[in-house]
Amino acid sequence: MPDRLGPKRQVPLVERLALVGIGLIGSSIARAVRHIGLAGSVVAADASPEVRRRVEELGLADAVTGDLEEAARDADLVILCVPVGVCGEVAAAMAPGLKAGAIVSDVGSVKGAVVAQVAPHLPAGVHLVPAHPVAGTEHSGPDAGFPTLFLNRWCIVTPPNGTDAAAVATVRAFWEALGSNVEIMTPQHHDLVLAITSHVPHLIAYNIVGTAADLEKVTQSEVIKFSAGGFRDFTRIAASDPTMWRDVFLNNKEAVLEMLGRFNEDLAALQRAIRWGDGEALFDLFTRTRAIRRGIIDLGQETAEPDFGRPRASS
Ligand SMILES: NC(=O)C1=CN([C@@H]2O[C@H](COP(=O)(O)OP(=O)(O)OC[C@H]3O[C@@H](n4cnc5c(N)ncnc54)[C@H](O)[C@@H]3O)[C@@H](O)[C@H]2O)C=CC1
Ligand SMILES: O=C(O)C(=O)Cc1ccc(O)cc1
Repeated sequence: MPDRLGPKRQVPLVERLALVGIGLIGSSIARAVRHIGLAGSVVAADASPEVRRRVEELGLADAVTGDLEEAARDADLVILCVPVGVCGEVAAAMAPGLKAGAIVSDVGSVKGAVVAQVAPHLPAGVHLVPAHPVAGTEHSGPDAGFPTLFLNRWCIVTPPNGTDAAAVATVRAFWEALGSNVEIMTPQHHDLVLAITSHVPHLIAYNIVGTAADLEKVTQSEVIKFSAGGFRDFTRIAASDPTMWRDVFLNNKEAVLEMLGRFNEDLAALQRAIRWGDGEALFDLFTRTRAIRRGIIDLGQETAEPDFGRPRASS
C-alpha cells in the first residue's frame, strides 16, 4: 500500500479547480492537489471571512473569494466541501458562473439529499458527479486538513442515472490521484450503507457521552478520570462538528431511522440476555463481532493500534 502521494504531474487533470468550503475536507483536497499538481489553478471559496483569511495565510489556493459565482466562473471542476444542509443554496449561488461542460461534485456524507438539492440548480450541460471520501477526523477548519487524508481510503462516487461517462471518469481519476480507492454505487445505496457504518455509530457516540454527562451519582470528573479506552474513543467521535452532523441526520433521515430500528431491537435482545443470565447469547455475539474486527484488520483497513501520529487541530 502506498504511504505517500504520487510525484508532481507534468500535465494537470483539470485546468481550473474551484473548492467551495475550505474546512477539514476542502483544505485537505487543496493541499493534496497542489502537492501533486493535479489542477492548473485552485480557487477557494468560503462564506467565512476568518476562514478566507486563514486560507490566504496558509497559501492553500491561487485565489480566495467569498463570491460563489466568481469562484465557479470558468471552473472545469467545482467541488462542494460544505455541510450537506447548505449544498442547495451554494449550488444556486454559483450556478450563473458555471460554464457548459463543467463538472460539479461534492464530498458530503449523505448523497441522495445532496443530489435532490443540487441538481435542480445546475444549468444544462453541467455534469453532476457526487462523491464521498470516506475519510476524515473529528476536527474542523482549514488548519485541520492534511494532504494524505485520502490516501488508501475509499471514495464512493454516486452518479445519478445517465451521467456523462467522461465526467465520472474525471472524478474517479481525481480521487485516485489523491490516493483513494474508488467505488461506484447509487446515492440511495450509499446512504443505506453509511447509515450503519458511520451515521448511527456517530449517534451512539453522541448519545453515550451525553448520558454520561447527565448522570447524577457519577461526577463528570470521575467520567473523565476513569474513562477506559472504549469510552475515550466515543468522546473523540462525539467531539465531531455539530453543524455537519446535524445536517447528516436531517438529510439521511429514512436510512438512519431504519438502521436505528434494527439497532434498538438488537439492543433489547442483549438487555434480555443480561437480565436472564443468558451467557451463551452474549458469548455468541461477542465471538461474531470479534471475527468482524479481525476481518477488517486482515483487509488492511485498520491498524491494530490507535493512530497517534495524526495531526491535531485547534477547533
Ligand atoms: N469531517 C469529516 O470527517 C468528513 C466530512 N465530510 C463531508 O465534508 C463536508 C465538509 O466537512 P468538513 O470539511 O469537515 O467541514 P468544516 O466545518 O471543516 O468546513 C466546512 C466549511 O464550509 C464553509 N461553509 C459553510 N457554509 C457555507 C456556505 N453557505 N457557503 C460557503 N462556505 C460555507 C464553512 O465556513 C467551513 O469553512 C460535509 O458535507 C461533510 O459531510 C466527508 C467526509 C469526512
Ligand atoms: O473521525 C472519524 O472516525 C470519522 O468517522 C470521520 C468521518 C466522518 C464523516 C464521514 O462522512 C467520513 C468519515
